[in-house]
Amino acid sequence: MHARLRTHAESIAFFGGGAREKAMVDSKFKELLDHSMLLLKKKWMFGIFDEFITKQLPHNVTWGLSLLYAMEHEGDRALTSTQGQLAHALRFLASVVSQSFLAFGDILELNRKFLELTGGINRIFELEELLDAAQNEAPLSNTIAPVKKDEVPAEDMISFSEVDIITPGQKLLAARLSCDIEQGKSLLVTGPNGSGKSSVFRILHGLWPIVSGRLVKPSQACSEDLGPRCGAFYIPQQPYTSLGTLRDQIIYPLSYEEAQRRVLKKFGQGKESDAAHLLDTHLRSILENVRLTYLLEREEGGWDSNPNWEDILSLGEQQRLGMARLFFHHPKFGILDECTNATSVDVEEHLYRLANEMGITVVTTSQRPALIPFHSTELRLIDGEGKWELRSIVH
Ligand SMILES: Nc1ncnc2c1ncn2[C@@H]1O[C@H](COP(=O)(O)OP(=O)(O)OP(=O)(O)O)[C@@H](O)[C@H]1O
Repeated sequence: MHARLRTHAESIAFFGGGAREKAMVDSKFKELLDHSMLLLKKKWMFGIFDEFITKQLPHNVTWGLSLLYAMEHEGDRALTSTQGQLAHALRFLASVVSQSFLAFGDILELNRKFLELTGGINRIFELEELLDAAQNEAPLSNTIAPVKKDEVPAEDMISFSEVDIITPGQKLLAARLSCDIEQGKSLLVTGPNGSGKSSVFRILHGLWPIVSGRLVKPSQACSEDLGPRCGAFYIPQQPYTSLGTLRDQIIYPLSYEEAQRRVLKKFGQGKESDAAHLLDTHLRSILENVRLTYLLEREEGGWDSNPNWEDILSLGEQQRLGMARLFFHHPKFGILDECTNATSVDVEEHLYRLANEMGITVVTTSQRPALIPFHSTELRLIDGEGKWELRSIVH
């Protein structure tokens, strides 16, 4: 799970899935803790049993045998005393030898246990340090991030005003970028590979800091408390399927309960007991829209099927699932980073037409000319060294 999070860190950040991933990690951690407790209890029981078998039983058996031997030869006192002495000597020797071996084994075991303990303590210290650092740096928020002075919240527009797009390695990709995206006027971002198209989105999402200029953008939090539509929803270049059911894939980063509340709000006055049914009906219509309904029949368990989606879905299917997420969250702005480039052209056009019909203004990076008609303006990053140009798309 840890390796998975590291691999998909940027995609998760784009989806705003931090809180959801934290909840999943917490629940897995609790499972692990419960399992460890069970293991400890079993080990403890086994320890008692082992102690009895290896330490107490040999003594008792030796004692028992010696006693039986002594009782059998009760009549012959002279012989019994001789043999009793012999038995006593043997038992003593056996006891000394077995005790010596056990003690030696204990010393070796002690060293191994000590090494294990040291390693464990070190890791706990490292974990504590990292947790402290993470908590001090930035709260993993399912709350709304505080507004920075160069980032201004707005409901219905995105606006870059003289923003430098600079990588963490201090490479200037676009100098003093100025560009307004109003609702209903979609933007296509184009340019050669490495020119900085995704980086514009990283700055827009706040993954990279704004060094200069001013950025106006809508809220990107996807909490169900903020109403049925969020301001902006990002779909990264790298598709990301979370751990969980088919339903979880579409409602990500919301949890099942949050999604139910969202759907109740969206469709008005439903009873709480209807929420699950309402949600599944809504999700089915979305799945139909992205042409993935066959997954419900194909995967055993339907909505509750829980395979490793990354392994069983093709890239195009994962991308269509990403678009299903967009349609479920129904944002005002959909920020789409080449997230349909593995789907066929007709499906891609269908998805963009749907987004248009739903009133989602898209900001897209794409190399496909077929998508040009779905946009009003083109931002071209010319050389990845600072130059850019803006042009209107004439339909
Ligand atoms: N975390 C990072 N640190 C430093 N440089 C980075 C980082 N991420 C990307 N870059 C660099 O920034 C430049 C722009 O990258 P970006 O991903 O925005 O390109 P792009 O135009 O989206 O490319 P493509 O068309 O291949 O998707 C590239 O030269 C890339 O190597």
